[in-house]
Amino acid sequence: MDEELVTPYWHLERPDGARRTPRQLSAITLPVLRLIWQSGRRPALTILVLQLAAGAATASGLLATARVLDELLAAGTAPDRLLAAAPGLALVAAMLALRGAAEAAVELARARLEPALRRTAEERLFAAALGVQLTDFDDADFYDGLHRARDRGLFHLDRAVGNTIDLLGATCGVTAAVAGLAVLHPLLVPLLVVGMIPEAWAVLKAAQRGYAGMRSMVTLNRRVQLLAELATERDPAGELRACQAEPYVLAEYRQVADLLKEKETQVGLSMARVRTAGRAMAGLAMAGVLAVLGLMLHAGWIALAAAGTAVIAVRVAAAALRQLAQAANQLFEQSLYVADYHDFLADADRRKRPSRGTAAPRSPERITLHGVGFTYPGSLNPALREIDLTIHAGQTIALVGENGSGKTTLARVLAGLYRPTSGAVRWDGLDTAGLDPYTLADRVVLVPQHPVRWPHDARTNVRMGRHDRPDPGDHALREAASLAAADDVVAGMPAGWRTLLSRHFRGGHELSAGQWQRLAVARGLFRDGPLLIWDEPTAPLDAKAEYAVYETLRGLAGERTVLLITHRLTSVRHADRIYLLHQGRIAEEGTHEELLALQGRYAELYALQTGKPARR
Ligand SMILES: Nc1ncnc2c1ncn2[C@@H]1O[C@H](COP(=O)(O)OP(=O)(O)OP(=O)(O)O)[C@@H](O)[C@H]1O
Repeated sequence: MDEELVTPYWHLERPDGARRTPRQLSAITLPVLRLIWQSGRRPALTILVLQLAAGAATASGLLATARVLDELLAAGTAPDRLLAAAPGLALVAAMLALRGAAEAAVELARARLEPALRRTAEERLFAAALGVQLTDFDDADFYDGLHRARDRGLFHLDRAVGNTIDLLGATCGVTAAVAGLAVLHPLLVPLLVVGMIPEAWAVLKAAQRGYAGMRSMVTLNRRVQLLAELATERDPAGELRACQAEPYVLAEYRQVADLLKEKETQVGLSMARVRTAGRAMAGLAMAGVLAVLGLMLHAGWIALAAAGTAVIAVRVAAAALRQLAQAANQLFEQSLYVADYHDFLADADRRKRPSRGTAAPRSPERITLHGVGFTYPGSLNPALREIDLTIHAGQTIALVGENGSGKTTLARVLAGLYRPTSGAVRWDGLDTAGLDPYTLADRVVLVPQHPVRWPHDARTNVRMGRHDRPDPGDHALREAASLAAADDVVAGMPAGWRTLLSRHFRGGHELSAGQWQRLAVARGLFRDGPLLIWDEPTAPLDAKAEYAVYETLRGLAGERTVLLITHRLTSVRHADRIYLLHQGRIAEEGTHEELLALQGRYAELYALQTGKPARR
């Protein structure tokens, strides 16, 4: 186990083995700034102007302070000096007020900008994920990238925005202090820069250590996340208890969490040491700056008032620098995740489904597969090999075969969800590779083996089959429900069609597996289309519901082309043609009677299921 945690099989390193290194601050902030700009130009511009105004107020305030000190330290009586300093004092107060107001206004603009940015970033991610091909979800690298972008990229992007704004504000603050010092005496600027070096060194060093530590903990964090899902999600909760696996999960958590705790402590301590050293050196540097100031004063290079203001300016600069350091530090830490987000968008863009091509025939007369093969991404063995078959409009075709023989894969290839990796699928002679995938999908109804349980009401669950289908009075909805024996299910729900079907929300209602399946069948019937693909539609149904579904399917014979996948061979007796798949190939084909007469695998499976000897 320990070894597995060091190099576990599920640790998805980048395939090329490339490791990220901390990026330049500009490389981190520029994409974030671009996103800020695209999410809300007005609040972005407002923030920029306000930060500049706050910086200008700081610089002006410093110069006004120098004037005040000058007047206060001049010869004359105290009331006279105070009177002379009054306009300067008023200016200092005004600049302080202006800076405060600008900072408060930045907060307001941020309150507008941050939700807008979150929305933009999320929409881009969702649109990118929805725009790729189905096979991309079978590609471990893509899937991992998507989850990193969704779970951590978005989260850290949100924080990176706040830090980028803080960084901008702090940069304006430091620049203002430096500008103020340059006006007071040009020599003060290099003095301040030298004084800042220890703090800057500590920031970079701590960020590097934090970054390296974070990288080494990615695997452990991922493992904890998986365990958290096992321990807290509803789906595994039942089986976990039935298997009495609670102690196993906790023991595994402790093992991983102890390692993580150790590593986190090591990294935290190492960063704290660097920061402490940085702070100590910064204190010494500050003492050095003050000493040099004293010497300059002693040598008469600088007036007392200017020296006093320089001390204030150095303190202002140090405070701004600390803020800058903190923001930069966090940005370095967030850079990996923000880069993950942007990398995912770029990857998804490359994988985008083409949206052009010839429109698919509205109702294909003939679907043919020529030497079709399909291999899942990253898989060594093809799931389908050399498949040749022809389906004519109105036929009912059945796919049968053992688990893993390739039935679902073939159904997905036929539905246009997977592109064959060899051979071709043709609709009325047109290669589907050249057809517009959206019009192709429009002609297909797919009731999958594990239908989606939409966390919506029952009506939406059925209407989702074709959400934009006009259905005044819900006539088609009710008809589909009745044909799928789902009307009984709806009648038994507390709020009928309006019942929310999700226990994740208060007032939500849960259905049994068979009840969900009936809704899924109704969804397929509501969708309607010339090619119906049913992948094990009746597996969780009771005998009555199964009978109703098969009656409905028989009723559709002739009007629609039906492809039926099932393990219940008694249900496929009426099919026009049956294909038995074995290890991705068509092993036998024919009508029920022809296949029984063949005395091969089909006949054997049929005999096993019916308990009758394999004879005609
Ligand atoms: N997403 C995937 N990635 C990689 N390999 C897959 C994936 N899905 C299925 N396979 C492999 O492809 C082969 C065919 O699987 P498929 O799901 O098509 O079989 P099936 O006949 O529908 O099985 P079942 O009767 O159990 O539903 C199997 O060997 C399986 O391991």
